[in-house]
Amino acid sequence: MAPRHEDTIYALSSGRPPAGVALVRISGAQATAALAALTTTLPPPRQAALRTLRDPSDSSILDRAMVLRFVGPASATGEDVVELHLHGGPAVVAAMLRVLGALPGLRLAEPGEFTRRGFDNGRFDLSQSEGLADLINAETEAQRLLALDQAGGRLRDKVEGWREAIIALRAEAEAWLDFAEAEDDVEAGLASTAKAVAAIARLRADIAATLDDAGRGMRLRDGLAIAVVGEPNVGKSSLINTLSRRDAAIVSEHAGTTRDLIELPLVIAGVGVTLIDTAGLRDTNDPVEVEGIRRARARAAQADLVLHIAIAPPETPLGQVVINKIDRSGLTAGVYDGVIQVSATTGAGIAAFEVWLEDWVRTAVRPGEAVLVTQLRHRQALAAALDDIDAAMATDDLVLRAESLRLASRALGRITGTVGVEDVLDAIFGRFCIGK
Ligand SMILES: Nc1nc2c(c(=O)[nH]1)N(C=O)[C@@H](CNc1ccc(C(=O)N[C@@H](CCC(=O)O)C(=O)O)cc1)CN2
Ligand SMILES: Nc1nc2c(ncn2[C@@H]2O[C@H](COP(=O)(O)OP(=O)(O)OP(=O)(O)O)[C@@H](O)[C@H]2O)c(=O)[nH]1
Repeated sequence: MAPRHEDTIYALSSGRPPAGVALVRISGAQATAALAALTTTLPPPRQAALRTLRDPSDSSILDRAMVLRFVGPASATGEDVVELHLHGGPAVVAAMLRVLGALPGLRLAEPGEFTRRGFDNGRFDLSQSEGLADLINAETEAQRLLALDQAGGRLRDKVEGWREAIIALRAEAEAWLDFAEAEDDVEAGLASTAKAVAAIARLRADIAATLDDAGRGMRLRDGLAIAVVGEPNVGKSSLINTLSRRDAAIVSEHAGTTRDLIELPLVIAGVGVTLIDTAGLRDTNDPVEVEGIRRARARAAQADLVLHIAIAPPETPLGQVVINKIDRSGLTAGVYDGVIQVSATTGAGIAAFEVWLEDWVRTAVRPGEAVLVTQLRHRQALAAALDDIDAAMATDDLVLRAESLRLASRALGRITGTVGVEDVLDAIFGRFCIGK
């Protein structure tokens, strides 16, 4: 049951002032009254208008600004919404927020509260809300496109389709249960069972295929990890520096700069990639170095790609071999027999190395049919639904089957937020900033 929202909320929805324009949004039953308190004539709904905005307590001018109002439910939150497009100065915004806070029934919004209201009012489902959060946090093209898809309701449509099909199958199982009890018609019951099992199997295959592709979706959203390993002094750091100078478009938010592990975020082919510079792998008794090497091996084991840097072909390659310092060995720059040959110092072979990396990223995220699942929460719900569907298929007992199908539809309902999601709502909407 969606909660009713008593308070009217307001917040700065645009970035931190000073800025060219600052957008203050107001949402709730008192939104229009708040605008009426600030200006003499209300513009018609959904029409931008220039107005002088005054402090109602003393009629002093706050700003001369563009204002816009929406009448619920045709608004981003489903409630009445007012937008004040102010001059983006810190004092202008501060004065407006102070005046709004003094109006009856208005309070400052909490993080994600505008979006939460849109969700509560049925403007969009939970997966779309998560898509909006991803859109706001998107830093790479891959992330932006995935988030747009999800905010647009692609995952919701797919999951809702499955859920409706499961609910129909369950209703059928229950109907047959009643019928079989009344008529004792075993033949008809068996025929129906065979048809239902075939339908469930088709549904299962569709969900399983989506789940199979979830790994790719999660890599696109969360980015790829590339571990750079090799003996000390082969030029790992030099190569990472050379690669990052071209592409280091994103400022690192990773706290990964541990003693011997440096993480460097890059964008390659529109996908976020973290290069992990690891401690040199060699036999040592120094406990700090031993720990560094342990971490390097652990991280390399989890990475999507290991680049093994060496100055001569290693006896036991740990991953993709990159021969560095070819300016000394006289090897030819480029990719030969699958081995990348470069010089970080002269730059020879670096362009070919970068082309190789781009190809690898494109292959790792495999273009093709657009992905649906990009988040662990969704992946887990789909896996749970599959387990329930398997249980439904494994039994001839219509009571057990109906119950397993009920559990499967509930698992899917967690993705869209139709059932049992109170525990995740705060975590999801808390990810937003104030004003969203
Ligand atoms: N100025 C401004 N720009 C913004 C937002 C905003 O809140 N304000 N948004 C904040 O997220 C996004 C747009 N979100 C919105 C979603 C729905 C409606 C809306 O009025 N929907 C009505 C009418 C639809 C129509 O005319 O086609 C509806 O769906 O009934 C408005 C904004 C991005 N740009
Ligand atoms: N001649 C030549 N020297 C290089 C090349 N790449 C790196 N070096 C030099 O090799 C030395 C080691 O480079 P680093 O990048 O620190 O090597 P590393 O593998 O990160 O070393 P550790 O951090 O000890 O594991 C430095 O003096 C670099 O200038 C290269 O392509 N050619």
